[in-house]
Amino acid sequence: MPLKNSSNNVFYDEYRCFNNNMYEKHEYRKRKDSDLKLNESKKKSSTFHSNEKRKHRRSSSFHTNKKPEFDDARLFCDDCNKYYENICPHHKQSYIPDRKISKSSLKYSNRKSDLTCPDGFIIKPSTIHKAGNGIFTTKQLERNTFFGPYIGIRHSNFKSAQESGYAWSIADKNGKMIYIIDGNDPDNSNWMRYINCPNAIEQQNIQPVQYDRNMFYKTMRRIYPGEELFVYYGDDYARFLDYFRPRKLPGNVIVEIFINDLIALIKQNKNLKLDNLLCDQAFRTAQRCAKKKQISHTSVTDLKYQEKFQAEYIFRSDQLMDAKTMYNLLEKHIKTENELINIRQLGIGGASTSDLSMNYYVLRIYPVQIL
Ligand SMILES: C[S@@+](CC[C@H](N)C(=O)[O-])C[C@H]1O[C@@H](n2cnc3c(N)ncnc32)[C@H](O)[C@@H]1O
Repeated sequence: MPLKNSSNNVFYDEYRCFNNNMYEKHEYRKRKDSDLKLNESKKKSSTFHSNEKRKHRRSSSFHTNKKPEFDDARLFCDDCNKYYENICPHHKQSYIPDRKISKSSLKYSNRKSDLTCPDGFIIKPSTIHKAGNGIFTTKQLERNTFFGPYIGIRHSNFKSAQESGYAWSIADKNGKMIYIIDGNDPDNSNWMRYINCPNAIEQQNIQPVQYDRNMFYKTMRRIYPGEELFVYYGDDYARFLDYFRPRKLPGNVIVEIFINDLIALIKQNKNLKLDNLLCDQAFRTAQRCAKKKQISHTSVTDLKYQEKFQAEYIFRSDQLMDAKTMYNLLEKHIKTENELINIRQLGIGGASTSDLSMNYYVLRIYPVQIL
């Protein structure tokens, strides 16, 4: 089982928001004592890992985080588009800590992970066929509700983490893995180990947030009672789940786009700026990345299921490139079956990019009709 790789850097924005409509405006509200204080709660909630000494106070983010300014010692507010030392003082955010394990609760279950499940959540069989258990809400959660940290054994055995299916990778600001948090053992993990990966983009409702070298989850939208929680595990797992299989598009055209090829190609091209190019957040829409002034790719998982529009990549160039140049640059990297795919439109991005001074390019790939 692939290692969960939060291909997202939560701090970067909001990453995985494939759907901007999800975002609701929250009124300004002063932070109450009950609001999120991750730094404090995290220390308490990880106590049953006595062997896990927190060596690093300063954090970084998870995985392939190329953003130099990325620093997981702070929290990113996607409404303000900036970092704060703790939760955002301007937008409503809240935090649900793990349930404390009491001696009396041990008679109901000997699985420590299960006992940490807070009020408002239950563990029961997932809606995903053969996925085992999942976590469901029993009460409404507002957007920007945090929980965590994800508890597990810390190690750096990549292979065993890959096989685990319950492991998150924690990385420094350069994307280098620091350690793995592996929740495979139900006695050395918490309830968050039961949260499954969505089978479709639309199902994702929480996102991982690396903060102070721990992994937290944050709701991406309001979640209603009875919904199952889903967090995107990362591209590797998506590949495992077959997200990246060639997709049937309208007109029976099959297209397979390899984002790594595209990235490699862009890297080779001197005209293209590479700083902050990659976000590795497969669920983040290009539009949203542009809004946050974060250059990003969108991957095959971002396919928009509209009749014509099939995939979108966004990147930045120092020089204005004409469509033909861009076409030539990218052409080889659109793998097709029977050469049925063509790039029909290439242009400078739409509304979300027009307010930016940099040159953002949006590549849109459309299927062509079968002849
Ligand atoms: C972090 S655990 C999630 C909890 C797990 N369902 C359980 O009952 O312990 C990850 C494992 O759940 C299963 N899983 C998660 N998402 C899945 C999905 N979309 N499809 C199939 N299995 C999934 C896989 O077995 C995976 O290794």
